[in-house]
Amino acid sequence: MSAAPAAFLASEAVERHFPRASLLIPSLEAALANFSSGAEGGVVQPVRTVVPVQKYNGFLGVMPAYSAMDDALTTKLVTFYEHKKDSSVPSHQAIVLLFDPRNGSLKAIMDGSIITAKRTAAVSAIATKFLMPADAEVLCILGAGVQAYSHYEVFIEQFSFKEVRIWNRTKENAVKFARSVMGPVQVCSSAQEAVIGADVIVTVTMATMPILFGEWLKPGAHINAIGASRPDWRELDDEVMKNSVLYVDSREAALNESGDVILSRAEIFAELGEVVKGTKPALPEKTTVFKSLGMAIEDTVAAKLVYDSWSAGN
Ligand SMILES: NC(=O)C1=CN([C@@H]2O[C@H](COP(=O)(O)OP(=O)(O)OC[C@H]3O[C@@H](n4cnc5c(N)ncnc54)[C@H](OP(=O)(O)O)[C@@H]3O)[C@@H](O)[C@H]2O)C=CC1
Ligand SMILES: O=C([O-])C1=[NH+]CCC1
Repeated sequence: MSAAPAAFLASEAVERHFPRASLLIPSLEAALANFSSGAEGGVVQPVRTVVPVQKYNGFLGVMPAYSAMDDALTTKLVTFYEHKKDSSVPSHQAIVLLFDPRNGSLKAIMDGSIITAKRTAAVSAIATKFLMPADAEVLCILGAGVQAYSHYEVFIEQFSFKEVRIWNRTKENAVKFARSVMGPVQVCSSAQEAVIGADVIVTVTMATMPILFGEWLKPGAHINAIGASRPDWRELDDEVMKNSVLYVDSREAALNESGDVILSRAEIFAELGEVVKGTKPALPEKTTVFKSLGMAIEDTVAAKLVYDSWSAGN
């Protein structure tokens, strides 16, 4: 008997079944802990394959993962290109394939862009919960693209900041951001102006050279470093990396993909999953960096949430 044809869930359907990033936080925390538990965690996730498309300054990422605990098998295909100002095409485009782990049948093909935006921000929120200073009041976002919006949305829901600042390479996009989100956002004319005095900093740019410098940092600040996912790209300077306690999503990925980690030679203190498990401490009183590369297992649990909601007829 042939398997039922795979479902196709476009972005509208994915949004309907995954309306808020915070819905994924419990599953993500379990997935991070399982990933950092080695074989007993039941997560199989090789370092992704990234195919450079040199002629067009683009990349294709192939991100498979299996979770025994979630009984879920997925692969995400994601392309990422430097965004052209007049382009209607987003810099990141993705599709997620969800398979039946029992027999390998394809169960669903779904938009991966919303999944990528929301799961990335949710993981940053998990890191921030553990690592931000106890008296955090000021949130600073460097960048005004897709990840800036998804991070803002979940951070405002999960935390109570007295002030939110944004800086962006193109100021008009920061102004557009401030005008379109709920709540007051101060548009800053330089990254330095946005960073000085900030307690939590989110770097969500496609910069390839540092945009955040250690000399600006308030001691005890927490940085979620989301961009610079190539071994020769930077968002953070050596001073940030050397003067902070460094947490990562995956040691293996960071040492293969993160220019901020590789080129600074900063020592990795822990994976976020180890903090969730309690086998490594959170040190919120220190200046901390969470270097996020993005993990396929995060897409797996997100796709499962969407598929389970869809198949339940919600
Ligand atoms: N860790 C993870 O799990 C994931 C990480 N990412 C990474 O997060 C980053 C942001 O992604 P996303 O929001 O989707 O991308 P977008 O294309 O939507 O936004 C890119 C942002 O980066 C800015 N930017 C581009 N080039 C530079 C530069 N040279 N210097 C400073 N700023 C620059 C853009 O500013 P402007 O308005 O001027 O163009 C814009 O604000 C990327 O590096 C992406 O690869 C993405 C998905 C998952
Ligand atoms: O995890 C992810 O999907 C990505 N990380 C960097 C580019 C896309």
